[in-house]
Amino acid sequence: MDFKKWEPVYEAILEDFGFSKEDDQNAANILSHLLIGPNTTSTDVLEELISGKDVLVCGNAPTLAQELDQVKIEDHVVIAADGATATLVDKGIIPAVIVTDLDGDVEKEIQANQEGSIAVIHAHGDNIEQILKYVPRFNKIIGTTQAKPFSNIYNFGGFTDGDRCVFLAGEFNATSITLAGFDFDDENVTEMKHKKLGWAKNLLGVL
Ligand SMILES: Nc1ncnc2c1ncn2[C@@H]1O[C@H](COP(=O)(O)OP(=O)(O)OP(=O)(O)O)[C@@H](O)[C@H]1O
Ligand SMILES: Nc1nc2c(c(=O)[nH]1)N=C(CO)CN2
Ligand SMILES: [Mg+2]
Repeated sequence: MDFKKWEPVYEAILEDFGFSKEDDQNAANILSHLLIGPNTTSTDVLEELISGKDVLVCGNAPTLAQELDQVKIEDHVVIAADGATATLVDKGIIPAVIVTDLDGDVEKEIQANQEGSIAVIHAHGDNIEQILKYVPRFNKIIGTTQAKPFSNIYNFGGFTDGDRCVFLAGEFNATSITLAGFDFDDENVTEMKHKKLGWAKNLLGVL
C-alpha cells in the first residue's frame, strides 16, 4: 500500500479514536528491534503463498465455526485474523498466515506458528506490552505498522486485524478473497469493538 494513499485514512483513525501517532511509531520501533533475522521471514514468501490464489480470510465473529463448514478449506489459502486462529486450530486447520496485534488467544497463535503459520504482527500504541512479552516466542514474523513503514516494518493498509488480512491478500495479488466470520453488526460486542467494526466495514467497502 502506498503510504500516501493510506495516510489520510490513518489521520482520520487517529482523530476518531484519540490514538497517538508517536505511540504507534514508538511501538513500531520496538517491534523493529525485536525482529532479528532468524525470527523473521521475507515478504516474498507472502507473495509466493498468495499471488494467483483463492484466499479465505477468517474474522472472529461467533458465526465463524459454522461458516467454515460451508467452505472447501483445501481450495483456499487461509488467513486468520487474531482470535479466529483459535477456532481454526480447534478444527484442525493451520492458517497459512495469522494477522495479529496479539490481543487474541496468543498461545493458540504460537502453536499454529510452530506448525507453520506466518505471523504478521502489528505494532500500535496500545500493544507494546504484548509485543515485548510475545514476539520472542514467535518465528517467521513479518512486522507491520499503521503509521509510516520503514526498514523491516511494513504497512499493507487496513486497521483492525480482520480488514488488514484483506488488504494483505490484495497487496499480494490474491485472485479472489472470500470472507468468513465477519459480522459488522454483531450486537454482543463492546462499544469500542462496535466502533472498530464500523471502520473495518467501511475500509472493506472502499476496497
Ligand atoms: N462480530 C465480530 N466480532 C469480532 N471480530 C470480528 C467480527 N466481525 C468481524 N471481525 C473481525 O475479526 C477480527 C479478529 O477478531 P478478534 O476477536 O480477534 O478481535 P481483536 O483481536 O480484538 O480485533 P482487533 O485487535 O482488530 O480489534 C477483527 O479484527 C475484525 O476485523
Ligand atoms: N493505537 C492503537 N491502534 C490500534 C488499536 C488500538 O487499540 N490502539 N487497535 C487496533 C485494532 O483493534 C488497530 N490499531
Ligand atoms: Mg487483535
